Amino acid sequence: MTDAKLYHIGFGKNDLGEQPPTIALLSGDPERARLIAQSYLHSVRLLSENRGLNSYVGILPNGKALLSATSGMGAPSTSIVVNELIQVGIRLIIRVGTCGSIQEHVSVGSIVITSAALCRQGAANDIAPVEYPAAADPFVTVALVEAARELKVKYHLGITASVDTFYEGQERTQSVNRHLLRSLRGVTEEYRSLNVLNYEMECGTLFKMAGVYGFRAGCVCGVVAQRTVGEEVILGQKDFATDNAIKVAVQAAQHWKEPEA
Ligand SMILES: O=P(O)(O)O[C@H]1O[C@H](CO)[C@@H](O)[C@H]1O
Ligand SMILES: O=c1cc[nH]c(=O)[nH]1
Repeated sequence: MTDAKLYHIGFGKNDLGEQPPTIALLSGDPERARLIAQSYLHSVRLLSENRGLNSYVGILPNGKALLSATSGMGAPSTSIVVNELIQVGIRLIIRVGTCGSIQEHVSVGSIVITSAALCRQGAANDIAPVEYPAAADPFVTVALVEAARELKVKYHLGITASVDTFYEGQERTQSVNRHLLRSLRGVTEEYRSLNVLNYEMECGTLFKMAGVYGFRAGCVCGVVAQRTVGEEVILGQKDFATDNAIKVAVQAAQHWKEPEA
């Protein structure tokens, strides 16, 4: 474990203070990382804004330290940030994201708690074989479900497709790319038949890293697009969906107790 500042995240173990956090909430969007720190933590300190990978450390209302960090978008950036977070002593990472639903019953504004990912991500193949399971930690997943129940947030629990691209990989046809690869045409319908709930772009690699490195990981995403209806993000519901995901993740982190061995 290193005391020096890590090259990408821009802080090191020594910067984490007398009560170093072991839990991180990891957002794709640096604004979300800032919002979590400002809305839910006291004694907040900005650790770094290096490359837009904003990180904040602060204290939850029950006295537990928490890191609110940024993964950036996609698996390559996530893999770098996660590797460095583990180097500074983080042992549990909850991804707090946004996603697009591919099931009619998974509505915009609700949240998806991922039990496992269909991982179609190149970065993950540098970490483990393609067949290696991309499974969330079962205890963290239950903690997220309990938090959603307590907070009466509408949630869905199940499989997430974690892919490398927002447009082509999620079968968006209304982008500048007029030639969607044959191999991707119909993929959303196929995933729907396989009971995949949603699309996002980080958790598959996060879960494989957790398995290989030996840390716990979970994922909760607010639903901001409904792919059974259209391709666009529903901006009017984005804050509601994101706030739901954030409050569930914060509550799960706050109540987290390491299971007895
Ligand atoms: O809102 P975040 O956490 O960035 O998550 C989702 O949003 C981005 C795409 O718009 C991807 O990173 C995807 O996984
Ligand atoms: O449709 C969506 C919305 C958010 N994030 C994604 O990856 N896909």
